[in-house]
Amino acid sequence: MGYLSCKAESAIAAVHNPSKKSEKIHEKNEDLGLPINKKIQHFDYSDLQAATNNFSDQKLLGRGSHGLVYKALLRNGRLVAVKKPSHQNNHHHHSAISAVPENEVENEIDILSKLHSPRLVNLVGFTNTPHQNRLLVVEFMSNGTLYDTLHLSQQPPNWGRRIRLALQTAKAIQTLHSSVPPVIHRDIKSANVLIDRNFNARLGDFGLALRCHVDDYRLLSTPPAGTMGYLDPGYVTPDNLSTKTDVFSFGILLLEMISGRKAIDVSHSPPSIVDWAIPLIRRGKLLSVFDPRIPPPKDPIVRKQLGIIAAKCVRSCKERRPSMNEIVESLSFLTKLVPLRSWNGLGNPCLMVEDVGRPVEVVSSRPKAGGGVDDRKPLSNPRRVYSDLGFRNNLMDLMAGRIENEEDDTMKTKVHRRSRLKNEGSSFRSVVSENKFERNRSVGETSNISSRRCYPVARSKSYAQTTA
Ligand SMILES: Nc1ncnc2c1ncn2[C@@H]1O[C@H](COP(=O)(O)OP(=O)(O)OP(=O)(O)O)[C@@H](O)[C@H]1O
Repeated sequence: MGYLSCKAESAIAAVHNPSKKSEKIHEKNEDLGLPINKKIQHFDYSDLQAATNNFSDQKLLGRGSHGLVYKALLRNGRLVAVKKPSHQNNHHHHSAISAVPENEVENEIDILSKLHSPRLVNLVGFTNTPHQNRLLVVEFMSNGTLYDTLHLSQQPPNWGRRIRLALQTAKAIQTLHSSVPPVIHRDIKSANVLIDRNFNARLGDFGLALRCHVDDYRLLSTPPAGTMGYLDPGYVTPDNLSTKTDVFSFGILLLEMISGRKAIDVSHSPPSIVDWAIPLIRRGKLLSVFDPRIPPPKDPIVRKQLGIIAAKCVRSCKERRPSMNEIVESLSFLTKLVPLRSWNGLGNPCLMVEDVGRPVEVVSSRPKAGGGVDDRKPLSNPRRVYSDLGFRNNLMDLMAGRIENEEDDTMKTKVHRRSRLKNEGSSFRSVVSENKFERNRSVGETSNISSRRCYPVARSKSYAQTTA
């Protein structure tokens, strides 16, 4: 797969007394995005075992669809994150859906070994163990995820910070789309945007990413996948995939940043952020969309432009969505209009008069930066779905039978999809309901059922068959 490699010993065993000076240079280069050591290191399993205190709970950073993520201190003094696939997930992969990437860790290594950017959570290395047990080592991000920052932090970030985080995320996606051949991430969401020690956004989790060779067999045979609530409703067959699929998900992320609302939240009606926000933006009721916990941006141009960019990204016609280059340009312009100020810095939460009756998110304290998992923080963020069904973003509405406004384009599509759901979606539906139960039980939270992966079996098989 074309990895650069070096010997394990040179990678981790040689430095017993880390020099503070070289560590500083290392960190400085990292901040500047300079190539520190682009060589992908090969680790011994036992070294990572030691570096994570035998994968102890105290070192657990979080849990994803593929497995667990641990904080590790290498012998050279460098902090990294180690991704350990769980066997349970591997089992799901094989039994539930044949065309899901068999090993996301392998895919992530394949994609990241050819990329390096200050906007990405870059690859450090991996273990020499057999593929199914391979551990992935990536840069450690000490300030959690954008999801945590938006939904769990006691003090939500101010507009200067939000726009910069949005711009940095957009730049990360731009980097992927402009590489040759382009890389499509397929899982853009706030839980996959990590915040580094300088409070900059970095895009991570390349388990689903695909490199776009035209006519590539793999591309054309990989069924749609992503996270419910963020997934482009037009991405229903493998050949619908394009860079504009990521643009759609980025639009959802931007709406999340603007509103402070989760991509899907069943405590609201409609639960889908796009179905709630876009009609309001279209009707010019912008202030109703802005996060009620902080005052909206003072400058009306900023308010309007943020709404417009998000609305353009989630257009149903992918050709009419902007490119990431255009989005980066627009957001760069906005950063000039909004002062950065401090990270949170806006004092008390504030409810706007225009924001009628929307409950402010319940907040808990920020997760400890890498020092184990805060009990109050649910381990699960919005989880991926592997599906070929195109109605995911409206799924919750459909299940609840809430189709309220049929004048709108998107709503018409929804009605059409509702009949498809009746005929085709039973396995998908049942998995979702089960997961709702599971999540409520495990994290005691009822407001977001999008947080588990779903495995719709029947239809994905047909894709695998037709494209094989
Ligand atoms: N490089 C990292 N540095 C610090 N923490 C990390 C890092 N990568 C992941 N984490 C933590 O581990 C959690 C799980 O990450 P992971 O990428 O496995 O799953 P996810 O993106 O939350 O879910 P999914 O796999 O379903 O997309 C994250 O939410 C984050 O809290």
